Amino acid sequence: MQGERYVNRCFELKEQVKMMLDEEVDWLTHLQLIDDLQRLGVAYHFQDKIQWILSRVHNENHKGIVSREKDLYAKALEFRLMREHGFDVTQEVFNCFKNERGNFNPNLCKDIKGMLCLYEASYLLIGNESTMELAREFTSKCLKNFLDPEEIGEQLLQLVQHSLELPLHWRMPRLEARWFINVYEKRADRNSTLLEFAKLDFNIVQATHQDDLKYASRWWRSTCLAEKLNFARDRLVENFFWTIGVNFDPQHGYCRRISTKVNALITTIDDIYDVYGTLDELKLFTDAVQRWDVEVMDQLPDYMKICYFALFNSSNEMAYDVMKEQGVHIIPYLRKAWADLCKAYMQEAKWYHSGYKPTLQEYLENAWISIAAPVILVHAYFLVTNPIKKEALECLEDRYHNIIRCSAMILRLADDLGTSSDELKRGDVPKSVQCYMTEHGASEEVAREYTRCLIGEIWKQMNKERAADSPFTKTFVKMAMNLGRMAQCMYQHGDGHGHSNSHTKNRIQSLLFEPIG
Ligand SMILES: CC1(C)[C@@H]2CC[C@@]1(C)[C@@H](OP(=O)([O-])OP(=O)([O-])[O-])C2
Ligand SMILES: [Mg+2]
Ligand SMILES: [Mg+2]
Ligand SMILES: [Mg+2]
Ligand SMILES: [Mg+2]
Ligand SMILES: [Mg+2]
Repeated sequence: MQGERYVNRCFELKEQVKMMLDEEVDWLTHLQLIDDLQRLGVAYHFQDKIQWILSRVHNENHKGIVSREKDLYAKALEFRLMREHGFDVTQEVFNCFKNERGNFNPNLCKDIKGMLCLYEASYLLIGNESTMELAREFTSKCLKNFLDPEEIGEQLLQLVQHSLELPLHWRMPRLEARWFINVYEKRADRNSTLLEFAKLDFNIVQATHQDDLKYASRWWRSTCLAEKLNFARDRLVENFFWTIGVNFDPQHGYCRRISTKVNALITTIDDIYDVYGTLDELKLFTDAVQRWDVEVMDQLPDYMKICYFALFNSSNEMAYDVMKEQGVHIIPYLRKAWADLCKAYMQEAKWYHSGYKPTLQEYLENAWISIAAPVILVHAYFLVTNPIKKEALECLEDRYHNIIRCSAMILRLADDLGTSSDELKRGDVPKSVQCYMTEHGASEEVAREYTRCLIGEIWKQMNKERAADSPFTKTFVKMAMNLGRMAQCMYQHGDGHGHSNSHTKNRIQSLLFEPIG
């Protein structure tokens, strides 16, 4: 009864929020409401209406956002929301805030709200946009000078510190929602209907996530892989947590359940190559995955047999579901993804055992595959897409689409920043940080700073890929970007997956097990 009462109340509140979106208000008020809905984690209920409002604002202001000439906050908010939703808007809209030397007017620094909004907008840049680069530099410097609550107030200071730690565009959406609900609750201009709706929806969605986790946990226990391969990481909850970062939408529970299986298998197989298998055994496993045939299991050592069988069965089961639903045969795509992954693992194992130190370029050309993002995203595509499009399948046939490569590179670089110190101590192939150090004779800190800058560069390419035409659905493209965000979340404070540090534990606790009061 309790659950039903909550669901009914949530439905009532959703209707009231829908009416708020239907009100005829000033376009800036509409954009602020859309931004609040997104940050509160409830925008997924109103996607079509949000798109319609933004397209109307965009058409009215298509002359380069001419209205509100000098309102930096309004222009930066519109710029960010338009880019987030795929509308064309140029960096030139900010020219009116620059002086004759082409720099942003220093007196803008006093407008902290506008500065913060421009800072967030600057992370939507798509490649060589000098004004957006300048904006990021200018606003970062300015905001760091105003970290005094006396001057800007506690609430704005909290928002500024949060953004300087990690910009909104790079944050894991579900975690951002949990944090922002608390911030919104303290806002003087908060809308009580919206606040109640956000809290109730968060708790209802959390309950669906718990069902997904129960399903995945039951599967993981039934495989007995944790016992039989006890050298491998046993991280079912963390493997599930990754799927919340990629897509928390309650309608995609099936995707989270199967993606958790995929993550658990990747984690186990990664440890077979990184921690346990001899080179000869790894060669056998690599060939067996390439052959994709239960008959080849006889050649494998026992510990590999059970893992290979689990991989084979769960992949075929997923492919069966897609065949049943859509009549599409996806085994060739799953098999290719797993075979590419194991080949990349094999390359790393050969480098490690021979003591060869690859250049950074050589390493990354292999490591964006070995981080398993293509496996994760190829599965995710089939788990959320119906109908599956022929053009998309062609993208998965020989080389992977750039949006997958960008997501994979961000995951790889963030993972190396978080895990390579322990991996090197335990014995593993040199990772991006170490490759840079060897190649350039650089210190670890310089190499880490370079790696962080590289993540920023890849985000520009990813923003560009997202804006370009693609054979994939918006949902899938968002998931590819979210995988990069989830990586930066998981490794923000070290190895959140391998060691499940207190940050990860607290985040999992707040997202999966603690309802909002
Ligand atoms: C889900 C993953 C991102 C994928 C499997 C477990 C991970 C957390 C990571 O594990 P790691 O050992 O750091 O990978 P690698 O560095 O050996 O490629 C690779
Ligand atoms: Mg274990
Ligand atoms: Mg590893
Ligand atoms: Mg590895
Ligand atoms: Mg390895
Ligand atoms: Mg690693």
